[in-house]
Amino acid sequence: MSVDAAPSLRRSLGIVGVGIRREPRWFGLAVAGSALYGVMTVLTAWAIGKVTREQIQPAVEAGTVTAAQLWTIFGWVAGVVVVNVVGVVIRRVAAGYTMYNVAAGYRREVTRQYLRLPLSWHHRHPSGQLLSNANADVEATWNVFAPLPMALGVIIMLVAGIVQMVLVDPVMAIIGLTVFPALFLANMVFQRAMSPRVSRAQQLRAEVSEVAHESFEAALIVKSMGREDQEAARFEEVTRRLQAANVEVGRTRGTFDPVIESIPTLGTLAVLVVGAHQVANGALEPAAVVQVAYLISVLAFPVRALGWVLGELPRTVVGWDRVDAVLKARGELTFGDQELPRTGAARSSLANVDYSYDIVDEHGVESKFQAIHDVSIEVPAGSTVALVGPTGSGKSTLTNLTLRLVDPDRGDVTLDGTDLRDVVRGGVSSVAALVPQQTFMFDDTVRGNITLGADHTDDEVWAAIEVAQAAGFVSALPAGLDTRVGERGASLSGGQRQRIALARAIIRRPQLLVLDDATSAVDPAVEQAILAGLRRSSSGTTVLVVAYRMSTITLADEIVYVELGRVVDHGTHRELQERCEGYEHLVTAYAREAAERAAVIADEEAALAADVDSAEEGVDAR
Ligand SMILES: Nc1ncnc2c1ncn2[C@@H]1O[C@H](COP(=O)(O)OP(=O)(O)OP(=O)(O)O)[C@@H](O)[C@H]1O
Repeated sequence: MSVDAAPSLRRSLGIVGVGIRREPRWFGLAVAGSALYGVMTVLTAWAIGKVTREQIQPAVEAGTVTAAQLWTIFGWVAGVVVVNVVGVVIRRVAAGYTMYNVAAGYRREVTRQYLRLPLSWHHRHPSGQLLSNANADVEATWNVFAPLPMALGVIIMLVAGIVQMVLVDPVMAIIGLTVFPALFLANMVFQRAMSPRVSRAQQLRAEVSEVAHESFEAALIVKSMGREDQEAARFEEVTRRLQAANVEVGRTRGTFDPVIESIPTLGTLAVLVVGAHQVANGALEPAAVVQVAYLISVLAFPVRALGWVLGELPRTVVGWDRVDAVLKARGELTFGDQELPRTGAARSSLANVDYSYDIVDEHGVESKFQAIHDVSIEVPAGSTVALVGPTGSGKSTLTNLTLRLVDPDRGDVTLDGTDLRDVVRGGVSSVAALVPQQTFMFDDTVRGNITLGADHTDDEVWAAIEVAQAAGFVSALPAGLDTRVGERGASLSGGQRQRIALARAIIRRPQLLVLDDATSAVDPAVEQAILAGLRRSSSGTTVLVVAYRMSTITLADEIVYVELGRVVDHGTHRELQERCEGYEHLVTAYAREAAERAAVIADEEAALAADVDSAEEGVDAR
């Protein structure tokens, strides 16, 4: 939707109708409370007229007032005010329930939808936008429920008020009948003027939250690259646009407010002028003038609730469009009804698979980038297969396809012969586990991060930790398994996080374990121990590992070498070394890098030993 287009009233009311259908009872109660308030407000004017006529006027004429008269006045006024207050309380509480219940429901739906949508959808949507959808946009959509019940009550109040004015004095009623439509008209013009401005501000508010989120996420890069000023300037630019949009909203409101507020005051003045004239002529009693003047002044404020609703509607539409785009997002994975066998290592296979990413350029033009071309890979049950290839060759994409995090455009991906598209929801993740390149830690204990809330004994947790070569550092943590790891595992090193992530996968006893560069931050000796431990402990597991190190590669039964999204060759390390030039180049580079790293470590150890020797000599000399 264009930010400047004023959404139609009918469309906005349609969205409000969706919300009402979600919480009809609370909404009905809120409107009932509001109607009670409306009727009682009108009755307050009637009571004031009655009291003026029957108590105040006689008292003024007699020049004295009795206690009984005072109590009568108090009784009438207090009675209607108390009922009025009850109406206000009912309306406010029920409107709150309506608004928050509907918003909470949509928040849950949006986040559930995020989890349902495939990785391919998430690739195209920045997390700042997702945060804004689940939070600010949902709120913007349903904020209209705060003034809406009052606005509906106002309509009842207006009808009752005008009837009462006609009954009191038709001439006075004409003034009332001029004031309220004038107020309504002014509000309509106000809403027209506000609509595009409020829409724009809401759109920009979401943009600010997206930019802010991205800046905070990239804090480390921004600081380490000295880009604080540029990042601050980017944020300033979008906040300035929001500021300008908000000022524009304020300016419009500032222009209309005095006009709108002056209408009932002018109406009251007109009633007093005409009324005083009528009273002087003996055509009307003072009580009638008081009653109508009071009615106009007391009704003028609630009538503005209609304006608030009209003012909220543009935000409702903008918020709804953004939320609805998530809820209607296509690409949701469909599931079949096949169960996967739960015994022993799984056989994984990709047959003639193509996969393309959707790309959106800076002008919003969409295109496809084919990352995988006609790939077939067999991973026999119980084997360890290494995926090797230069950076960007499609290894991670292949692991995503193997676990059905995305579906292929063409070809089949199977586990134990079952096409993954035919497997029940949750079926693949119950037999297969992925340890991705970037490990994610929840702000929870070590135990919580490994079990992810599943029922596992401490012995099982420790067994998984042992295989992941994490027992040493976990037992050294202050509270062992109960140590909290901080947001995103901030209190752990990269290698420690990777080992916890490995233990998280191992404890599930997966029949297929996919490691996507999952040991890059642990040193090669530990990595070797982890992989050897996996092989020892898990004869029931097939391992597909994206490998960047000689130590990992040589542990594999078979190696699949990929380049530019195509399988170039597969076989044992020795076979590929002999016949595949690209593979030979790559592993030579890996081996050289490993040798250089080993030389650096040896140098450091030698320097350390020399330091220790000279320190000892120094001690001996003394
Ligand atoms: N979300 C995405 N949107 C568009 N293109 C993508 C996306 N993710 C990956 N690609 C592209 O697909 C190709 C394969 O990427 P992939 O991450 O699978 O490679 P990789 O071999 O795992 O790389 P690396 O070794 O660097 O992790 C690359 O050219 C990459 O630019």
